[in-house]
Amino acid sequence: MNLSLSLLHALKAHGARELFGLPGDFVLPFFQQLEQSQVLPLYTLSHEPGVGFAADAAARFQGGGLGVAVVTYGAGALNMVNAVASSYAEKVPMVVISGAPAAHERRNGFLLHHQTRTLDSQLAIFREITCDQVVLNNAETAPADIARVLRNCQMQSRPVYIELPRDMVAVPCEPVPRLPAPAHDMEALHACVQELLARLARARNPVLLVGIEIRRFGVEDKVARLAKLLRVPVATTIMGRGLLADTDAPLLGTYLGVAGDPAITQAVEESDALLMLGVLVSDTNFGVSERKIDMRRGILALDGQVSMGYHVYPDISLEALLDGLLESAQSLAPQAPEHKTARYPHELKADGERIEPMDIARAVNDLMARHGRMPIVSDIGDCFFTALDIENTALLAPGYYATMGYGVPAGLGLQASSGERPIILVGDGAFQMTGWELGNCQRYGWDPIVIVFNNCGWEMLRTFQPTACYNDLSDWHFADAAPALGGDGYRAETREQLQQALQQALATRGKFQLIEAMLPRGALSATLARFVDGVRRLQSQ
Ligand SMILES: Cc1ncc(Cc2c([C@H](C)O)sc(CCOP(=O)(O)OP(=O)(O)O)c2C)c(N)n1
Ligand SMILES: [Mg+2]
Repeated sequence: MNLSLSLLHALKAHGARELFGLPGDFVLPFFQQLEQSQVLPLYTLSHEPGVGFAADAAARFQGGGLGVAVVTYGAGALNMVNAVASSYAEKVPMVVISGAPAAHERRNGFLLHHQTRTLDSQLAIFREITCDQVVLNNAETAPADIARVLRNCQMQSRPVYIELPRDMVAVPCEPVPRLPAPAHDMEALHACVQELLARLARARNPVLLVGIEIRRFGVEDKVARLAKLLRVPVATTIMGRGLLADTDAPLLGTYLGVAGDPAITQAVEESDALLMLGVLVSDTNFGVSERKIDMRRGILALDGQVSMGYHVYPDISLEALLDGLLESAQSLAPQAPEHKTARYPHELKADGERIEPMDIARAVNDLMARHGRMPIVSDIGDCFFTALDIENTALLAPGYYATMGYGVPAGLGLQASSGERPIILVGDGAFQMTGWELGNCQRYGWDPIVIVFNNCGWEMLRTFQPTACYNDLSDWHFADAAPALGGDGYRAETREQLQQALQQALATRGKFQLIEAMLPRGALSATLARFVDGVRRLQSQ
């Protein structure tokens, strides 16, 4: 077996289902191995940010899987830094594989093409946005190095970086072993579980708040079982929107502080034992809290440790904690909390009125009510806040790192990896960045339904700078461009046209469907408007 095959089989054994990539001369030998070996399917996209976002989405959607992005050295890998930084921030297990110069090229005395300051600058840059790195320049140590890096990728649920010199791809190499997860200190785990349950039992209103790690580590079902066993209400963070959608957990809905349902805000912020599982303590999750949440009174299981009060229990994985709690937990209430199913807007009035963001939420909710839930992939902009008014279904969005450009390539990554047809929500500004990746659908038969929120502007920025003219964009007529890229385009000026376009798009398979929903300048979703008011109010205090 050669080094490439050892690496590819290891990726597959660790949960990778496919590779996303964009070749270049430093990685061509590896691409040749990929194509010849067929160990994993390879999908190429048109720009490295899209490659990174697609790999991110494949990893996110498959809770517990791995996303893999394969790029060339320098211009390729450095072009993907923002996407990898987003995966790091949002705890996504992605493997970055970059081609690199061969050993003899490093010694020939020339400055090499694609090189920046030094030949090791790229490795230094990726050290900042990955949890482990390896340069595969030694076939003897490669199996153990790859095993370590892939285990860290999964254990920490963060990206890792593998640099592959082009003269190493065909070197004989042993298979990569599968390292076991580190053993737990069972006494410490028992003490942690007992203290945690005692805190919940003493509390008047314990509440469970769940975040992204419960999807990353594939433990949503265990969380749902725990919530039912304990009989405590559950809310998700804004980043955790869509979690538990396929379970019967007593879900209150999404906690949005001043911008959300007051009953959920009150339950979370007044809880005297807030159990936070896999929750990032970020400004997007807690920045608009009505009342400041005293994290010391809470219990936080995140990043492989559990903290409560002034106690920290290190080296306790989320799954080990849940297994321990499920073994010992008793119900904390005489009966299950009322499973207040959150109400989402439905019944779009399909008339000649102009479209507002909430109309898009209604139209999508009506479509899912009739035809079943579909995964939603959202970019950043008001489309993300509108997504919060869509039924609780799988939602992929960089809600914390908040990079634009995610929506379209991530939707392609989701469909490539899972075969499911996504609905992609994207603003006109973000579509200008990576929307053109839709041109790759025809090669692979992908057929997402894309709704472009076309308000001809950077509307979210206008909420911060209402008088600025630089937020005004021109009308790009995206729907007209769709056929040239191999899809169908619909320009919807009214609510009736929006409904008709969605029905037609749903009925058409085998090519992407782009619905350009024309929104008036200044039209904001109610959720974004409440967020902006909340932030302003909190900042004025
Ligand atoms: C890659 C990138 N560049 C810039 C930004 C800043 C930014 C926003 C966030 C605040 O950082 S929201 C926004 C405008 C988005 O415009 P559009 O996609 O049309 O959506 P909408 O009109 O609904 O706002 C920008 C430029 C960003 N988040 N990501
Ligand atoms: Mg816009």
